[in-house]
Amino acid sequence: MMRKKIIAGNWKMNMTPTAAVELTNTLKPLVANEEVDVVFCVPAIDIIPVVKACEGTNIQVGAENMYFEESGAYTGEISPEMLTDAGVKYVVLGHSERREYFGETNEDVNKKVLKAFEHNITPIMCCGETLDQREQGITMDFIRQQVKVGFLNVTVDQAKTAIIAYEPIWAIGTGKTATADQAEEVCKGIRDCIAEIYDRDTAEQIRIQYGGSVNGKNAAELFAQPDIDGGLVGGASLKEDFGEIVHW
Ligand SMILES: O=C(CO)COP(=O)(O)O
Repeated sequence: MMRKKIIAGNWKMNMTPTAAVELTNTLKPLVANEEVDVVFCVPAIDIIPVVKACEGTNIQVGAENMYFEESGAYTGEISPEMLTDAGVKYVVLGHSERREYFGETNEDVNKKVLKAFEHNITPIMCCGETLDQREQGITMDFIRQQVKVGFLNVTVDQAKTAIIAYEPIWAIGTGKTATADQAEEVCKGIRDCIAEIYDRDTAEQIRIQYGGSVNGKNAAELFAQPDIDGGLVGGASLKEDFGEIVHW
């Protein structure tokens, strides 16, 4: 099964709308590669100007979060329809920073995943263990729980189009990348988990990214692994380095 690679930048809480357009214009020529899916996941306030700046390019725009209700009295939240109306195609859900600082649970993530599918937004569902969990030998147990709860009631056809990002927490923003073997082992474990929930065909279609200190130098080795279908990139997505990653 040849899965198209998907390279997504996660800008996190960086870039004013003005800076976002400048960065997009700088990166546009550097990320032109029709052989992969290129996504910029940007802060909510940057979505509209970045979508406009990406017109006529291969870049698709994603959000970094989304609420699971349609509309109403949820001060400060962003609805799925707001995102689709603005031109969003992907949404990062359950990032470890949202789990850690904003108390998102696997159940919240599941509600968001279901709601994203309902609105034809492709979820990039994040999972990943802490250093403690890795040292205790419970990495795969923890991640299987995140994936199983995150995908509750997701249909088989929806699951085939989903993206899962494996991001070991100890590798995020630390410059400490998982080795290609470590990353492959968990991404394969996630694929096997999807095969258990659904079937082998679905597992072969779903795309699984690695995230955590990906840069222009280590991307090639990571993306050469059979179960790694691209990357979710933080720091390096804010620089010209992102162009190198897209052309690993
Ligand atoms: O959290 C990440 C992407 O979502 C990874 O961040 P870094 O690439 O900065 O380690």
